[in-house]
Amino acid sequence: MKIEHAYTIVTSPGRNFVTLKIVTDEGTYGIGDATLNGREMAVVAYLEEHVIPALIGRDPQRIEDIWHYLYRGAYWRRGPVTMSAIAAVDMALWDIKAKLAGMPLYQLLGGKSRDRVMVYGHATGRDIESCLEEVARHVEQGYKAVRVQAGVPGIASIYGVAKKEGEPYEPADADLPTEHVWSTSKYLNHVPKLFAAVRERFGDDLHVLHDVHHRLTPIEAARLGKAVEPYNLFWLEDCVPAENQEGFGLIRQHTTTPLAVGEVFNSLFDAKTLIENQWIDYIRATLTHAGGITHVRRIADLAGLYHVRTGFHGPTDLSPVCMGAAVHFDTWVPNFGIQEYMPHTDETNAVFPHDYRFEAGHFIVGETPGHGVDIDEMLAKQYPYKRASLPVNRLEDGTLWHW
Ligand SMILES: O=C(O)[C@H](O)[C@@H](O)[C@H](O)[C@H](O)CO
Ligand SMILES: [Mg+2]
Repeated sequence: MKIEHAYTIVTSPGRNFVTLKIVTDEGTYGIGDATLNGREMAVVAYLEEHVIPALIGRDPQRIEDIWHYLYRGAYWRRGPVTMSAIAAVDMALWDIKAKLAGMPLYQLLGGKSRDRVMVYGHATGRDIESCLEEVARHVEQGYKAVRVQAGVPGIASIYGVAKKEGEPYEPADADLPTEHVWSTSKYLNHVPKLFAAVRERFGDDLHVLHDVHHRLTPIEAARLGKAVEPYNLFWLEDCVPAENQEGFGLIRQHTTTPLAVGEVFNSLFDAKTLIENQWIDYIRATLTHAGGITHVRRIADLAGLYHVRTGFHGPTDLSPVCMGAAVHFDTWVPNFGIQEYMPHTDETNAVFPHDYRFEAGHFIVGETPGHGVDIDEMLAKQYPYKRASLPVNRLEDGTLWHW
């Protein structure tokens, strides 16, 4: 069996997605998600120019060999563009292998470790009250876990809060980056009040999460972790930029609030020190940005040695292809923690028909051979690409800060 052809499909049903389709000479095909929010066309160029030509004629069943051909063979290893391209190939090849085996992907990975996969939704609001209404809506929908992000008085636009009430939050909101203004002190003074209000209204059993989105220094993160300890968060996410993994050691000395990190990681080496020192509790690197199933499986196995659980990134800027493959992975992986779930729009779901389903706060994996997601290429053509950039962030004095 050989790879006969492969191509990228760029479609934008409300936001940009990049899908790689690999077709074998026997007609079986697989698809992978190659979406890198705000850098989509960089991954398309990498795939079209440097990856796809080298795939033609190869045996699609040799997933491990192809993975190393694209990783070690790249010479210029790692990085989000390279690893998203490799991930898309890997996801498509696992899709093919599972189809050839006539089984859903989770069976190929080792079978079910659980019957359902707990997810967390996003409750956001411009102020605490409107945020609590969103939390209530999620609880009514059956969510057992909710991420809570609210506006901060004195900060005009903040991460995680939709521009208009009730609209889904989409960060890539302009052709070129919009500029946000940030105040750590206003944020740190306000956020504990948000969680006090959540616990007051919803009690102790609801799993509550929060995303700091890389904006604090380690000592500020330690202060925040301590301040929210009474509210027993499920996790505090991305509290500091994680290039300097050692920074998390300082946070850990001061707080028992569980820490999650890694949605911007693209290889095991981004997380190795964090995991081996048990400086984090959840690793967020997901299939599309961290080299696919072949590599993320290794990250999860290392994490499992150190009591670290998975908590895959799952925003609307990863396509249902990534979500579908992630639900299979989540169903199998022994050290599963939680799965992020921002529901895609109806338009997106029509382009990417899939068999995973949401039920009472959990995902239920499908039984279709493969990862259970397809792409309607005719429909995809109706949504042309339109550049969209993630914002940048400045402090009140103009300093370019972390977004
Ligand atoms: O926790 C999350 O879901 C993430 O932080 C997202 O909101 C990112 O900002 C987005 O995926 C960037 O494209
Ligand atoms: Mg995040």
